[in-house]
Amino acid sequence: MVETITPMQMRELEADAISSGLTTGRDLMERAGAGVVDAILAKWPTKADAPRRAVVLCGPGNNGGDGFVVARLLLEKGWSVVVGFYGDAAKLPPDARENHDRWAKLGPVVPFPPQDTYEPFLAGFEPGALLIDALFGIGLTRPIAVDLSTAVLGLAINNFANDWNIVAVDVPSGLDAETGTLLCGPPPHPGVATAADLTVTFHAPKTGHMQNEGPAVCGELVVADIGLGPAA
Ligand SMILES: NC(=O)C1=CN([C@@H]2O[C@H](COP(=O)(O)OP(=O)(O)OC[C@H]3O[C@@H](n4cnc5c(N)ncnc54)[C@H](OP(=O)(O)O)[C@@H]3O)[C@@H](O)[C@H]2O)[C@H](O)CC1
Ligand SMILES: [K+]
Repeated sequence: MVETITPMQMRELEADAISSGLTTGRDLMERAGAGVVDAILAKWPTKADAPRRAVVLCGPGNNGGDGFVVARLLLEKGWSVVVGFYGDAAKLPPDARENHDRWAKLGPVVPFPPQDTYEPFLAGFEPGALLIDALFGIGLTRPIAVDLSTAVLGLAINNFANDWNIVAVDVPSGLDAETGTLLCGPPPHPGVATAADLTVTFHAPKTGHMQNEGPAVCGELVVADIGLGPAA
């Protein structure tokens, strides 16, 4: 059984690997994005055969950065991809900013929650499309704003009928990656923004994936190797 690690331990592992020159934040992010795409194609082989459509929701930090990598890699595989961005490009951390800018040269970055219509996220989307949650990862520190989680749920519910699959990058947004509790605001805060079919985390499961609400909201948990050495 692979050991779980805390988000803090993960950050220490990443910082040590970067400071020792073993890798860079940029490479870790690229490998994280590639690990998410590999896990998607392994879980749904039919999506590998026929490129599909994906809505990637990117947040204001490095979890969002992973999402921009996923968007680019899926586009390179022939997928039709739109990014919904909850954040300010000027305030993104460097690696995430670099991947935001790389994506913005290839495809749309639409503000999320949508200003007036969901149309940019729904146009031409068919059953089996993917909703990829790269809003928040281990950096979630407080309840998700109600307007954001309501918009995510609105998008997801709006398309459950269309048999969309939901993929969480690192952590389903709203789940505390250490405790496995939902960082919920006061009612009617819907809690976790997305309950995933698949969660792809990096290097090792986090404590929050495996306890309290974690198992229920993560769906299938896949651990991707991002080059930090042997898993814990
Ligand atoms: N080298 C690396 O660190 C790698 C990280 N990976 C991925 O990065 C995330 C962790 O990234 P981080 O930027 O630390 O945090 P998040 O992206 O999870 O959170 C984004 C920022 O959001 C802010 N925040 C927190 N809670 C909320 C909230 N409820 N509403 C709005 N905004 C919120 C917070 O900033 P504040 O200053 O506002 O607190 C966060 O900074 C990790 O999960 C991985 O996906 C790579 O995979 C590997 C390399
Ligand atoms: K996420």
